[in-house]
This record gives sequence, structure tokens and C-alpha cells, in this order.
Amino acid sequence: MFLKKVTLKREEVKDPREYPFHIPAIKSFSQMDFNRKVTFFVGENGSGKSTLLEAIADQCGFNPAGGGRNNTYNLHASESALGPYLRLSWMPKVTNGFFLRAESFYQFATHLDELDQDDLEGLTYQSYGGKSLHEQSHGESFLSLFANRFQQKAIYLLDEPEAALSPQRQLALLKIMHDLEKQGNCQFIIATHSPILLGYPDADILSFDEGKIQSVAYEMTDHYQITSYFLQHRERMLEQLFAEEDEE
Ligand SMILES: Nc1ncnc2c1ncn2[C@@H]1O[C@H](COP(=O)(O)OP(=O)(O)OP(=O)(O)O)[C@@H](O)[C@H]1O
Repeated sequence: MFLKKVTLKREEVKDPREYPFHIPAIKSFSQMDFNRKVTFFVGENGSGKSTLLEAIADQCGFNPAGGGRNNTYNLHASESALGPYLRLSWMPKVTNGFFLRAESFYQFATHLDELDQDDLEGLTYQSYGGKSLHEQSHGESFLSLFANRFQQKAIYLLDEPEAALSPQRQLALLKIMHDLEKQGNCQFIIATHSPILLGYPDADILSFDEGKIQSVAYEMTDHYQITSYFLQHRERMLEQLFAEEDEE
């Protein structure tokens, strides 16, 4: 484990009513301790998970649009508004790693293609499955990244990595994470809505719901409870859901 603590420098916040400080979970946030190699951020849409993850990525020196430390490319509105207000405590500090942002992965793939054009030795795609990410399906390109680019002594910040992955490939990601963890030292912080990914053993799950960031057990997450109930009582649940819609 490398990143031990994230602290918000609240004394430097000028206007607490502005984004991102008005987001309920960020409003009450002062510090977050990392005790496990794998930490998940969960919570409703808009609860602030990406905002905090992107800010951590920014302070790790990764491009907030997605990538590692050497991936400098510009993307509209990719600066982190929260990043400059965070203090990261390391033990020890690592500079290796990657920020995966599902929503801007296409632009990251284009950035690699541009690097490849100037690369006479043809090494650009070495860490990405040997060919342009644009020549792989969305899910294949994610898996190529995880399987080839992810190595030891690194911190990986993943924002909804399940976005392109089939359930089978989500299991493949769990296996990659497990192998990396077993072989050596790696830290993951993952914002996710996937009940499969959340099932990773011995992870810390932090919920951004109810206006604060707090630990929650896997079985207590909405992701687990709603999915589990849906799978066991699909017809009853849909009946209730559609009846509610009719009443509106
Ligand atoms: N650049 C921005 N300027 C102003 N508000 C923003 C900006 N980016 C996000 N927000 C708002 O901040 C809130 C938190 O957004 P964020 O993307 O962190 O949520 P999230 O928990 O990651 O959601 P999701 O699960 O949908 O990805 C949302 O209400 C969003 O509309």
C-alpha cells in the first residue's frame, strides 16, 4: 500500500457553496484513511465519487483526463477543481500508476495513436496489447490495458472500469487485481456500480450516500441488495416498479 491518507485543506476553500464543495459528501469530508490494498467508492449517481477520484489522480500527477504521469494531452474541462485542495500522505510514495476514466478512454486511445506516429521503435502499444486500442473492442481494450499495462509498485485509480466489461470480463479484472496483489505491492481505488467488482475480498467499501463518506459492508450496499433481490424476485419487483409508474 502506498497512499495512506487524503486530507482536504478546508482552510483554503474560498467559497463552500461552489462546485465541488457543495456536494454533500464533499461538504462533510475532512480526511480519508486507506487501510486496504483495494478501496471502492460507491454511491448514487452524482454523489461525488468521480470528483474525489479525479482529484486524487490529479494530485498523483496523472492526467485528470485519464492516463499515467507521462500522458500529457488536453481534454476539454479535464482539470480537477478539487485536486489543488487535497493533501496526499504516502508511505512510501509511488509515481507509477494509471487513472482510468471510462468516459474519456476513447480520447486516451487517440492520444496513444498520436504517440505511435512519432515512435520509430514501435514501442507505444507494447503495454496495451500490441496494437492500437482503437482496433480493439471497448471491453477488449480495457482488458488489454489491465492485463499489459498494470504492473507492480503502482497505484491504480479506476473510474467505473465495468463500463465496457461483460460479467465474464469483470471476473477477469478481479483475477488480474488478485494476481497483482499476490505478486507484490499494488493499490487500487475504484469507483464502481458493479456488484461483481465490489465482491473483491478484503476490500474497503466507502459509501458516498447520505451526505457523508463512510465504510459499508458489501452485503449492505444497494448494489448487492438490489441486484440480489432482482435476481431472486424479478417478476414481483418489476410488477411493483411498473405499477408505481402507472400511478404517477
Ligand atoms: N465540472 C463540474 N462543474 C459543476 N458541477 C459538476 C462538475 N462535474 C460534476 N459536477 C456535479 O457534481 C456532482 C458529483 O458528480 P460526480 O461526477 O463526482 O458524481 P459520481 O458520484 O461520480 O456520479 P456517477 O455515479 O454518475 O458517475 C454532480 O451533481 C455533478 O453534476
